[in-house]
Amino acid sequence: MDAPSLSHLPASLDANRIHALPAAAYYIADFISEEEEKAILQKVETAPKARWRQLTHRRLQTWPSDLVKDTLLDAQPLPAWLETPVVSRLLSIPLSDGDEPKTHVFANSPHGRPNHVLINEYPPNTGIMPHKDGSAYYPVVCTVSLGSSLCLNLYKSKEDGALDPAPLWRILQEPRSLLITTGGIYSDYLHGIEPISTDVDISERTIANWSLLRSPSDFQGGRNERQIRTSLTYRDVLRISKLGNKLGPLFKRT
Ligand SMILES: O=C(O)CCC(=O)C(=O)O
Ligand SMILES: [Fe+2]
Repeated sequence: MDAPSLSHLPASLDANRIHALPAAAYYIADFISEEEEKAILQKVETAPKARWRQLTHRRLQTWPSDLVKDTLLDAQPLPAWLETPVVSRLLSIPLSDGDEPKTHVFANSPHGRPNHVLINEYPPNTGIMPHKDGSAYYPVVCTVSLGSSLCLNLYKSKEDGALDPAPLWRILQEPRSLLITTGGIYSDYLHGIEPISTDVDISERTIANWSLLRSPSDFQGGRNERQIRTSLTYRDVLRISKLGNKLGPLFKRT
């Protein structure tokens, strides 16, 4: 099942760097295949109902469990369908071509790999307020997009701390793509998704990752009509507590 999409993987992340952004962000349009996308969506949709947390407009799942005080309470592994193909493939891409020994994007994180996945579902007209991801995680965020395209915006706070409402950059995320943001983008900027049904004014001039898109011709009218977009956000939670295992079944989620 790995073979078809592997041929689209770049030789290194550096080859797919989004140069319009500060160090460093990467975009791989065809990170997973259509079959893999379908299989993951099927698992998301058939997860036990109790897995979903319903917010006002958006719903989400956390795997293997919620964080408590920025800590992962039990160090259960991710389920197989979130581990393969995404994590294995992610760790197989070297950061730079010439590096010996080869290092991947989580090589210096505490656990050497992502241990937590947040699944967000965005029907048209839903988004996520501009925010920073905070100190619970190692500053590498890997987002796999499923189902539909939308724009992620990056914002800067003004001198007085208020949010500058005009995004500094827009990243277009196509279904089956992988977006990796690290470093300064994680710590110095906010990210958010506008609660709209159509992304407009899409062009080479306004989209930071334009040259890395799979199908820029899909957006020739400058518009993207959204459908349901589901995202998988992979991160390494810095703190893991063994306590969760000792507390017994009450705190366990199935
Ligand atoms: O869905 C996305 O692409 C962004 C999600 C996000 O920012 C988050 O979960 O912290
Ligand atoms: Fe976030």
